[in-house]
Amino acid sequence: MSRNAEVRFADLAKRYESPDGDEVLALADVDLSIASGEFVAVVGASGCGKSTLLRILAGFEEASEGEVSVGGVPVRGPGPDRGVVFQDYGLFPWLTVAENVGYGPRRRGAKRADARALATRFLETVGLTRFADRYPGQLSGGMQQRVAIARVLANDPSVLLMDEPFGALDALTRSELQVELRRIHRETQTTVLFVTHSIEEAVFLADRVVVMTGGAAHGVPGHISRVVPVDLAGARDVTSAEFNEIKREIADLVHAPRETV
Ligand SMILES: Nc1ncnc2c1ncn2[C@@H]1O[C@H](COP(=O)(O)OP(=O)(O)OP(=O)(O)O)[C@@H](O)[C@H]1O
Repeated sequence: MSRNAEVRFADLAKRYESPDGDEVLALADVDLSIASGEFVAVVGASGCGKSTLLRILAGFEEASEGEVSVGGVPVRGPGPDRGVVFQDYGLFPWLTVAENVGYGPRRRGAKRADARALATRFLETVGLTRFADRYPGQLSGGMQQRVAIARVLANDPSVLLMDEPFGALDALTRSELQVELRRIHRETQTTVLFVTHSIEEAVFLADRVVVMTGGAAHGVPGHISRVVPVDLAGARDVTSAEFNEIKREIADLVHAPRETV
């Protein structure tokens, strides 16, 4: 894909007000560029601001300071150019699988037949063509998450935002979906920001892993402590020494005492 879908966070900070009126600095000094077509994973302990970062890029939250842009265009709110996949699928239970996938294009004015054709195409991408006329409640969790991915792809997003998308799946389904996501990313060349608690998942999927530390519980704002490139050629073998070396490097950063990061 030749369009420019570079993501840029510049001097980003996010403040929240706690229920008792205190200020919580969830994020500070975030500077990050994600190249068009790059796959970046974000890891870090609970509360370090991973979801906040994703939600600001999605346009669900406003930055308190700084700016985020996609392809040089500042983010001002949510839009179909940034497709979001959450842990809980978020499908409409009253629509069929094909209707769920065609929902975005239909909303933006596509004819029924064109939306159906798009649904067929993206259900093929995720291997669910046979289930087009089922309802989400008739599918397993893994299949529902595949539908959610197809639904987002049908909007032809420049950026795919995924917040713990495989967090509720069993280990086998999770690793199957990781392999599929790598293939989908190769085929679509969509820019991806993927938030996960699993360092192994991050190293398996990403070109670079953003390690975040801090957070309210640590008395410092959430921030990026390091960006680790995953220089592993070809198929990734989670049992290889190289893979585990990168995993260990990231784990050390995630668990490092705060004064060192
Ligand atoms: N709407 C909100 N109002 C007040 N504080 C918030 C709000 N959303 C997030 N926070 C605070 O901001 C900080 C970062 O939260 P965030 O959910 O981004 O972290 P996270 O790294 O994604 O955590 P987890 O891994 O547990 O999902 C936390 O201290 C959280 O309590």
